[in-house]
Amino acid sequence: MTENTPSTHTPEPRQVPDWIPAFPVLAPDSADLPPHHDHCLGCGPANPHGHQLRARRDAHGVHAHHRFDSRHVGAPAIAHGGAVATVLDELFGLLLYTVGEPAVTRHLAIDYLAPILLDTPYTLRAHIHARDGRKLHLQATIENDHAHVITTATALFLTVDVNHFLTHNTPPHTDNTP
Ligand SMILES: CCCCCCCCCCCCCCCC(=O)SCCNC(=O)CCNC(=O)[C@H](O)C(C)(C)COP(=O)(O)OP(=O)(O)OC[C@H]1O[C@@H](n2cnc3c(N)ncnc32)[C@H](O)[C@@H]1OP(=O)(O)O
Repeated sequence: MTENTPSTHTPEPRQVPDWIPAFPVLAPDSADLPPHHDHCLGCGPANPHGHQLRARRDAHGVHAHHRFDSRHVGAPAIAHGGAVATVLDELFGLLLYTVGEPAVTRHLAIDYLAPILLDTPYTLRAHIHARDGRKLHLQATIENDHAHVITTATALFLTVDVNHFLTHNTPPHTDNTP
């Protein structure tokens, strides 16, 4: 069989991974929120390439203290904008612990108001601005240690059911013609 020959093999049904049903609403307390799963790029403790973000609930949403390091360099001494986007997306993902339903990023918008420096402490905050059915409108900021906001972000997350994580959904308008 060549690489381009369609396979007749029927894939095994995918099992529901352990991490998917484990989405409680967690009350505000002093403990770090649990990672989505161990290898998550944003928060997984077992992902050596990840950001290993730790966040906590508070009265408004969630917050985190974070430093970017040399793995995330863009311009010298400055964090890569994509790395910053990853961490903000992750913080929104951890904000879902205040919702108790799985949801995924549909739209993410970031204003980089000033450079984020490597090996420098920052405080990240995120909260739910509004909910409209499945649509979660989320907002976040990154502050430096002088409490100046240097990054702002908004996101639209859409709640999904477990099947989202078990099937590869293809948008109906996608044209797969090479
Ligand atoms: C308790 C703890 C939980 C933890 C929970 C963990 C989850 C797991 C975490 C893994 C770690 C996380 C990390 C971070 C979060 C990622 O990074 S998630 C990964 C990146 N995101 C993705 O892969 C999502 C890819 N996109 C999709 O699969 C599909 O587009 C979606 C999101 C499932 C939505 O598809 P759909 O259901 O067909 O949605 P669609 O009908 O097109 O739109 C729904 C509604 O939204 C509206 N809409 C769509 N786009 C827009 C827009 N840009 N502006 C305004 N409205 C819009 C539509 O108009 C529609 O409105 P209504 O007509 O209903 O009023």
